[in-house]
Amino acid sequence: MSGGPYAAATTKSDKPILELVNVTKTYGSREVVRGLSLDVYPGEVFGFLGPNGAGKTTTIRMLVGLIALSAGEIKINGFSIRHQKKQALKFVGSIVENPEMYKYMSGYKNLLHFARMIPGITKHRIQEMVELVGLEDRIHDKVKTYSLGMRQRLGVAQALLHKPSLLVLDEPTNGLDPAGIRELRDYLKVLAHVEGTAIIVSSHLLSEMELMCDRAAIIQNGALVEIQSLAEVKEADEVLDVFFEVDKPKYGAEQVMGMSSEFVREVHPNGFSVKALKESIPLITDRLVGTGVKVYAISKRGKSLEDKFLEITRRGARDASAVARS
Ligand SMILES: Nc1ncnc2c1ncn2[C@@H]1O[C@H](COP(=O)(O)OP(=O)(O)OP(=O)(O)O)[C@@H](O)[C@H]1O
Repeated sequence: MSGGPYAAATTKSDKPILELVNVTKTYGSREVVRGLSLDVYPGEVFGFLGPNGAGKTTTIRMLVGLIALSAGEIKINGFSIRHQKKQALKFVGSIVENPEMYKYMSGYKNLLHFARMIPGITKHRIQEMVELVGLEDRIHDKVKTYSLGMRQRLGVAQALLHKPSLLVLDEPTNGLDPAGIRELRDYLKVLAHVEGTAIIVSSHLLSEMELMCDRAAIIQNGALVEIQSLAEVKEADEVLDVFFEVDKPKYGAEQVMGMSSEFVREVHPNGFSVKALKESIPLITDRLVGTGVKVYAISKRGKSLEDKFLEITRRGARDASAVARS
């Protein structure tokens, strides 16, 4: 994984594996997905992030061919889901509804049974997938003895048997414990960043998307609000906006300016604010203490990603209601 975990997503030289152009879904007079356009590239984990009812599942069901589009176009590897559905779906593996598993059969027999329905799947391929999802030790045990996380992993192994270029998972961490979520996250990243598979996951939890995805589309009321590169946000967050509450603000600020004039932003009657890399904060603190400045408090300012998400979705809701009124 040279170039860090986000290298695959930042070098988007390939053509998109998935293209959504103006995708719309209407139920009666109600548009539940409204003109959604976005591209997903090989080797990235892409999130659909939005509150309950935003339209994530509906979008996913359209892109795996379970329901028809009302308008717009979806292309998978260049094939239209409307006009070349069979060819398009050859490139897709998915767990949208709960994967159908025979509980009284072993995980291996389930995979074997499924593989018989797809031409050209070898036992070697089955073994490869079992290893990829880390089920070697338990694959010959009955599925009814598996934890939810293990069933989820077996589902992923099944979805990957035919080597799809695009893996689609609707709310994959639902019902998993923290260890299961972590495992799932780790092997999805390997799958995307090492094997080059494009992966779409949906969730209403930002914290989860932040850890799992390279990019996420924020969806509100069926419409795209923003596509956020989560790698960029994390890097940007490493530069912190910090307020030092001190007894001698002007003197303290001068000491810090001696370290780097770019650090100090504003001086206030009770302290001063700095903008600096996280690693510089202890150095600044040492300097202040070393020059006899009393530090009463150090507080981080600026918005967390959670705040940004809430702000974006609230703004999205306001914009949507403004459109509805006009
Ligand atoms: N078959 C249907 N008929 C009418 N309305 C529907 C139908 N399916 C979904 N909807 C509506 O479309 C909207 C979007 O639903 P969807 O399930 O796609 O949201 P979601 O973002 O996946 O939410 P959640 O996180 O709760 O699963 C909801 O208001 C839902 O009630």
